[in-house]
This record gives sequence, structure tokens and C-alpha cells, in this order.
Amino acid sequence: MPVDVKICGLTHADHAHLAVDLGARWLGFVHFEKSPRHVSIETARALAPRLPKAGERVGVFVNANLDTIQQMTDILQLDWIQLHGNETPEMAAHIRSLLGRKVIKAIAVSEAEDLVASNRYEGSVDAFLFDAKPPKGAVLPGGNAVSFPWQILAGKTFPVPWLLAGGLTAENLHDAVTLSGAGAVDISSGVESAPGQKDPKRIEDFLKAAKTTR
Ligand SMILES: O=C(O)c1ccccc1N[C@@H]1O[C@H](COP(=O)(O)O)[C@@H](O)[C@H]1O
Repeated sequence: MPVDVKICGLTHADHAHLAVDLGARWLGFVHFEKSPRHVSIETARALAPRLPKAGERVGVFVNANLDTIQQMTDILQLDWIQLHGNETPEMAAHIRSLLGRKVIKAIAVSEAEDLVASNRYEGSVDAFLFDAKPPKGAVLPGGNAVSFPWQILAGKTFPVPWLLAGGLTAENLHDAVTLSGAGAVDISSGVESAPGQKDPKRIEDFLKAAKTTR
């Protein structure tokens, strides 16, 4: 079975249509001002009517307040809320029950011990996203094109489904999935020509590679 793919950091409807047409399961929209992929409330309003009907929509937030998450959820009709900051299990559970949406908690990883942080979120979230720890001094908590040793995930079991993220590309996808055992992956920088600039050819190459991986 091919690996499930989330194309993250989308800012243009054309790219969202391309991703869904080529088999992406999730479409990710980042609401974080410091990100070159930031989708503001205004942009979200303009984007929403142009998005494909298919594809599960994921809003990516970093320590955002509930009102903001609620607004973005309503405008973009989000199916999933991705929490990519220091949100506690209690906050995650609160957001999940209040908004009635599935929640993904990002866990920052550089070595095997970091995976333990996911234990706290059991019962509070619907999926984990194992992403590389940002480099020292990085402005973004994700979307840095950095990876971690994928083999630390091999043979590990978690109470909820999980996605692998961080520095993935069409070229390294096969190794990443084989070494980690991931059934789902998340990519942003690896399908861009420059930070925040999605590249249709790279989206196509990645989704083609995903079809033959697993
Ligand atoms: O992409 C961003 O700008 C971003 C900002 C704030 C939080 C998370 C962000 N991105 C997430 O990081 C993964 C991995 O990115 P990459 O492939 O290494 O560039 C991305 O898919 C988002 O989930």
C-alpha cells in the first residue's frame, strides 16, 4: 500500500488541486506569522472557496489562541488541527473536544529518547507527527528542511497513527519510509523551489515517489 502524504505549507489553490489530483491525503495550511508559508485570516478567506472538495484539510498552529484556531477552522473548514508548539496534553484535549476536530501533536525529535514525549499525549490527540528538532536559532519550529535519524522509529508502536516529517524529498522518501516504518509522511520544504514557494514539479515528483513506496 502506498504511503499516505500530507503536502504542507500550501498557499495557492492550484497547488492544492494538483496535490489532491496526484493522491495527497492531507492538505496543510500554516497559520504562523513568522513562516514564509503563513496563511493569514484574510488569505484563508480568499483561498477557502477555491480549494478542492477532496483532501483532508489540516491547519498548522504554534501556541495559537483558541479564538484564532476556531476562526481558521471555520473559514478553511479544517478536518484536523496540527499543534506544532508547546501545547500541553490538556490544551490539545480541550481544543479537540471544543472544536470537534481531530488533533495532530507534533513531537520534536533528534534522538530516540525524544519519542517518549509522545506518551503524555495518549488519549488527548488522534495522531502524532514526528518532526526534526529545529536547528539552534531557527525561527520556525518546523518547515526547516532538517531530518533526524529515521531508524529510531523502527519497530516502535504508538497508541495513535503517526506521520514522519522533516527534510523529506522525493529522493530520500524511500529510505525514510523503509528505515522508519512510516505509513504516512508530511513534507513542505522538499516540494519548494525557495522557502514558501511551492514547486508543482517537485509536488508531482514526491507524490509519484510516494505511490511506489511502502
Ligand atoms: O512549514 C512551516 O513553515 C511551519 C511553521 C510552523 C510550524 C510547522 C511548520 N511546518 C511543519 O514542519 C513539517 C516539516 O517541514 P519540512 O518538510 O522539513 O520543510 C511540515 O510539513 C509542517 O508540518
